[in-house]
Amino acid sequence: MTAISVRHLWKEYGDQIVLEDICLDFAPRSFVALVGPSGCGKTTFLRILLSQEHATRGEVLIDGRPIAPEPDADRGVVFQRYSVFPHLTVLGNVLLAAELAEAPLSGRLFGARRRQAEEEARALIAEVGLKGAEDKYPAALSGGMQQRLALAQAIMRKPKILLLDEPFGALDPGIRADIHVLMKALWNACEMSVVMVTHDLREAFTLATRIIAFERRRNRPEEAARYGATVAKDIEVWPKRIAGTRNPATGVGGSPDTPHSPGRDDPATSSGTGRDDPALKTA
Ligand SMILES: Nc1ncnc2c1ncn2[C@@H]1O[C@H](COP(=O)(O)OP(=O)(O)OP(=O)(O)O)[C@@H](O)[C@H]1O
Repeated sequence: MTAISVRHLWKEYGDQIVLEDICLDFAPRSFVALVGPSGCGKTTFLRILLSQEHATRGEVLIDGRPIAPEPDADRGVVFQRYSVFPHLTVLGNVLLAAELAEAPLSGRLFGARRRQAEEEARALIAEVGLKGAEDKYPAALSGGMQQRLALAQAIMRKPKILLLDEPFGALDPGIRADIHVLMKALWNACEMSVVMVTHDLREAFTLATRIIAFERRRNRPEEAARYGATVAKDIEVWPKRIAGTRNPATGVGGSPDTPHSPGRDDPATSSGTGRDDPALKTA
């Protein structure tokens, strides 16, 4: 259970203030969507949560402790594109995630542990709907399949926090709807909090438990570099979503103690081939 606390966070690049005094607390297992106009600092905020960037002032605490200064296996990330390695197969990509987490220097696992990791990778590949594509290279996958692979790769490392930077932004609406279903199922099934940057408010309301809007309130041109974005809106999505329980919208209630059971949001294990899987059909 991982809580994220952001305290009086400022980010400046030279004279430009990008983020101004951001204070936020994300509860364990939240699914937070970050929205806001282009250039307001959403990706910068996400990169700070990943430790690819560092705050100029203020701090980020994970479970009450200062965030690790470098990216680590506790934090997974999926970008809009290019999250996977093009020279590795689907299986190779997912397996590498386990190898890098467990053997960061050699990047290799051996013997029984490797066989076990391969089994886990194959199961995860099936769970994200890519069964049958294990030996394909990313170039032979559609955009939707590549993002499914990127999710599998990130989740293989069992991150406590999954960071998503417009991961579905380049997908067609139908394909996006399919992958939203998968994303919800993964969030329900995995012990992780999710922070997702999106430009799509509908997507934010479809997936998130909470929506944070960043905005530069004082947007006069002469002040453009002087004032950063602050939290303009903080919306809890209703009906309330709780990870690991059925969607209350289905009419079947749930509580954090209720074991996960398949529901409207949970076809990850049964999704199989879908609209975004043309490469499977030409296999
Ligand atoms: N490494 C950097 N050096 C200097 N300026 C940067 C750097 N990274 C980001 N910026 C600036 O910080 C501001 C915020 O950028 P960021 O990419 O975080 O915005 P965003 O809200 O994610 O935008 P978009 O929605 O268009 O992706 C921009 O003005 C950008 O030019």
